Amino acid sequence: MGGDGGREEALSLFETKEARGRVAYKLFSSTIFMGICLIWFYRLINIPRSGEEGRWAWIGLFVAEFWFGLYWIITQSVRWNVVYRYPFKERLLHRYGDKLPRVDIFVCTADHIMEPPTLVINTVLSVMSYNYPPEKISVYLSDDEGSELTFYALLEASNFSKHWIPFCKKFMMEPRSPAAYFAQHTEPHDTKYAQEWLSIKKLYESMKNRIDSVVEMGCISKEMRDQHKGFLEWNSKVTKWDHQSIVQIIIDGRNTAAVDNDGCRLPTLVYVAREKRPQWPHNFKAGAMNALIRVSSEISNGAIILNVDCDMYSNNPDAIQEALCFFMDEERGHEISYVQFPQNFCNITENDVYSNATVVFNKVIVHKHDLRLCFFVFKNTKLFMGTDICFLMLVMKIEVPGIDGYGTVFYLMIIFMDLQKGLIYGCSVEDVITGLAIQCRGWKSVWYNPGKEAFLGVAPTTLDQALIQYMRWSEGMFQIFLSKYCPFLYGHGKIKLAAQMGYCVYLLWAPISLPTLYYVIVPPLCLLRGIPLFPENGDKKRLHFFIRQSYWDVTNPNSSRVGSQGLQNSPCRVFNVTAFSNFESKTLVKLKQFHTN
Ligand SMILES: O=c1ccn([C@@H]2O[C@H](COP(=O)(O)OP(=O)(O)O[C@H]3O[C@H](CO)[C@@H](O)[C@H](O)[C@H]3O)[C@@H](O)[C@H]2O)c(=O)[nH]1
Ligand SMILES: [Mn+2]
Repeated sequence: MGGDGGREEALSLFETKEARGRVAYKLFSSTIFMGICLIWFYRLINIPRSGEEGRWAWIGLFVAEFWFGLYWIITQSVRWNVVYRYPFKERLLHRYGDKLPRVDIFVCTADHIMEPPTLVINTVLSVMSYNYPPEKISVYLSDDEGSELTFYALLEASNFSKHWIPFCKKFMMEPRSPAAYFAQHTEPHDTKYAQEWLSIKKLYESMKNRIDSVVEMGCISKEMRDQHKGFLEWNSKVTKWDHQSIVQIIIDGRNTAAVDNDGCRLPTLVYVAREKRPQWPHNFKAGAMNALIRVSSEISNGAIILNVDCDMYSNNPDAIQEALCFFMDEERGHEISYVQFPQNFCNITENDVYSNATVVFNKVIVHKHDLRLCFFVFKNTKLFMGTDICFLMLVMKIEVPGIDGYGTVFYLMIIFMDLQKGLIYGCSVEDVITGLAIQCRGWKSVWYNPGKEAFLGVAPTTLDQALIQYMRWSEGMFQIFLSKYCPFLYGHGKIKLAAQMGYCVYLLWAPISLPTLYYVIVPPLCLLRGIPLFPENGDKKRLHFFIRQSYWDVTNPNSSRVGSQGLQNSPCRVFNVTAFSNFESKTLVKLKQFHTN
């Protein structure tokens, strides 16, 4: 290799590729834009005069179409220059091998009924067994309920991890959530492997049964309590809303005696229930995350943070390495503050009736601007700390080798001054607002959607769950649009106009429901009363063509790039009233014929 050393150094740790067919897409969308203008024009010049029937329905339709068209224009900001990222983890390992930074992994849970402890520990086990030096990983479970049941489950998981981690690494098996693994794989044929496989499976199942029965009982027996001093924290006064802070280091990775069954070091594992008092706002996940940032800085102080929800297990054991390629790239790494992976789900049904798969958002929209902050890997814990600047500088220099130390510290100081509070409170989508705030401070971010999904979560499976989920998201995002964080105001002069518009694709999700409702209610009523709202075939055929084309796109803002997949899976599927509008114009013709006969 010798002579190649210099060249190897010059190679970037990640590559950015432009999507193919961009020119074709631009041409295509220009024709759609013309179509939209024609629709607007058609509506405006054909408004029935005052006194004529259908005047208000017609004006309402113009407003609805105007709004659809505007929204379509906003979505173009994220479709014109789509790019894809490709990290090179082999280069990372070759270059940084034993100098990789420490990573703190935050897992959040809040309710042992909605998020059963077995689900939580499966996520914890999956992130404990990353292909990454275990002594450099620290996993923090934030339990906002402060439940001893979850604490008990975590103790069980820590014992099981001593078998599970070496098993995963020995046989290079995936995924590393035991529940997901055993659900996907049957007993192997190889006898030696099969033996180990069966014994691990038995261990897992007996652990799961123990946890499930404790959860069912709702309390911890005296014998179990006596096994760990941590249970002393739970006295009769501890409730979900009112308790002191509880921090228990279950595995201390700093201790060289903390090893698995193969004698390899174990990752640090910490249980955290932040203090909660009824009179203090707890700020939901953002509050939990900020508490974790403080706690972790005292224990492991990793340079990188990875955050997952407790129902999102890691599906790719190399995800940390891949994310690090972005942070540690010599040329651009210093300006990247977070890497975000898409939210994918493991329980999507064939028809995905609640549109959980968000294929278009993941595959197209967010690729353009690296927008949303959801499962993120922050560069440097100290971004959010309120103390100890010197310590902060020191940590950076040691922890992120290869990146220009001086420049990095300089960046951190600025961020430190600005974002003292950490994740931003007061909004149910704290990730979006915090991501925007970080970008507006000059940082870049990366949206990375690897071929193999990096994290898999649990999507809502019933209508009420789905409605609550979408309502919370759309409400939270619209709230941002109406607040001082509106990207057009807050981001003005700080991020590009296209990026501001890109955020609004999300933030204007809720209000688009109004024209949609109008569109599904008023035209059928007009249809019944024989009021024409759409041009007929015949002399206006050309215009009709444009209108139909454009309607298709206007009413499906997410589908044009990914075709039918988009139609099926778009989170904005509610806009899909195309079939309806085409149906209506044809039916109207028939209905009119019927009337005239
Ligand atoms: O008081 C709380 C409430 C929630 N959580 C945790 O926060 C996570 C997300 O909450 P959830 O109710 O599951 O919200 P979702 O809408 O499913 O979460 C999505 O949307 C959120 C807001 O955009 C993001 O923070 C999440 O990462 C993303 O998965 C879960 O792990 C919860 O346990 C807490 O820690 N404390
Ligand atoms: Mn969730």
